[in-house]
Amino acid sequence: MAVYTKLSDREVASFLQQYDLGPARDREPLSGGVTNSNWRIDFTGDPAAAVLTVIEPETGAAELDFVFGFQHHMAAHGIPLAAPIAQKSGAFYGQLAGKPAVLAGFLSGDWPREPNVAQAAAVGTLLGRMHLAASDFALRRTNPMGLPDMAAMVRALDPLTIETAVPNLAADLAGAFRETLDHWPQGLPAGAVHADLFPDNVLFDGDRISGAIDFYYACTAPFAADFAMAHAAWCFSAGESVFLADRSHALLQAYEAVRPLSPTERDALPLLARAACLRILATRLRDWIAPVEGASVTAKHPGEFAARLRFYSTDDGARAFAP
Ligand SMILES: Nc1ncnc2c1ncn2[C@@H]1O[C@H](COP(=O)(O)OP(=O)(O)O)[C@@H](O)[C@H]1O
Ligand SMILES: N[C@@H](CCOP(=O)(O)O)C(=O)O
Repeated sequence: MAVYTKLSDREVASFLQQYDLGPARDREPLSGGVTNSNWRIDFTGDPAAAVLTVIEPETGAAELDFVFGFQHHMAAHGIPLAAPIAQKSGAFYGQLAGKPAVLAGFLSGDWPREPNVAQAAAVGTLLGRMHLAASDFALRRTNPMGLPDMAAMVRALDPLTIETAVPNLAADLAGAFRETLDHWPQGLPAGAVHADLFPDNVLFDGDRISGAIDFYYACTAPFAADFAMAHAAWCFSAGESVFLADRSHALLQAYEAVRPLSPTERDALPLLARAACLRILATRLRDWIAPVEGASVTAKHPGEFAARLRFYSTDDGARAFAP
């Protein structure tokens, strides 16, 4: 579970008074996730349940306007997601314990621990539709997890602790960051993207998506980089990180049925996938090596993404994106 901020019942009750929802019947911390603090709140009326999120990384008002504006824009285009519930004032967030706090609809279903091919295809379609829908969303946000910042995050870690967390990784990391930064493709089609569409951020009822969650890393970035992040997240077995060609094929085909990739985007995908692995490696290494004291959180192991980074440097990795 991830809970960094401890809340009293009194604080939550007073926060909920800003909504037209009546009092809470129950509050349970939600397991999963490593970034924010989340609780399920049960009500006696309608809706029966909602998710309360306290946003933990420092996020300015303009960035929050981007995140909630993006979610509403996507919902208006028929993208299934957990929409933020408006307060009586019309605002989409308030403050709890001095941090931005949001109430969102509770989605049915669960996230897939080992996605099947139909679920990978459903995510490909979802991502293609999100990228098309982004074309008329005007707000912009700089990527809060940009590669130069991720490189600095890793540089701040002791190489010996990296070696203990993931053997044989530390020596490759600096070169991998340099290579992706030096060859970062310019001029790719870009717009507002989710940027963190992992299996644990998409809830399913069977093979049908009930909704996407966790839009807090959404930003303006190349669509191909967002596709590459989803590829790195969905196309490997959990734990062992063995590449799964059938999932990859399903994701790519379904995406391209909605939004075909240009040859330039396709050529960039191996490098963008390595960059995606480096972004995930950076925060997972930081959270593994220096966990936040007093927090209830199950850190995600960085080793999975070291394996995926290596895969995208091989010929098989390049072939994964062939038409
Ligand atoms: N709107 C929602 N409906 C149902 N479950 C949710 C919802 N939002 C979050 N969850 C559950 O809480 C977990 C953690 O939420 P998440 O947004 O991924 O946290 P974090 O921001 O820390 O990544 C998810 O894996 C999911 O199981
Ligand atoms: N999805 C990434 C980074 C953030 O994790 P999240 O639990 O906040 O989505 C990862 O898996 O490391």
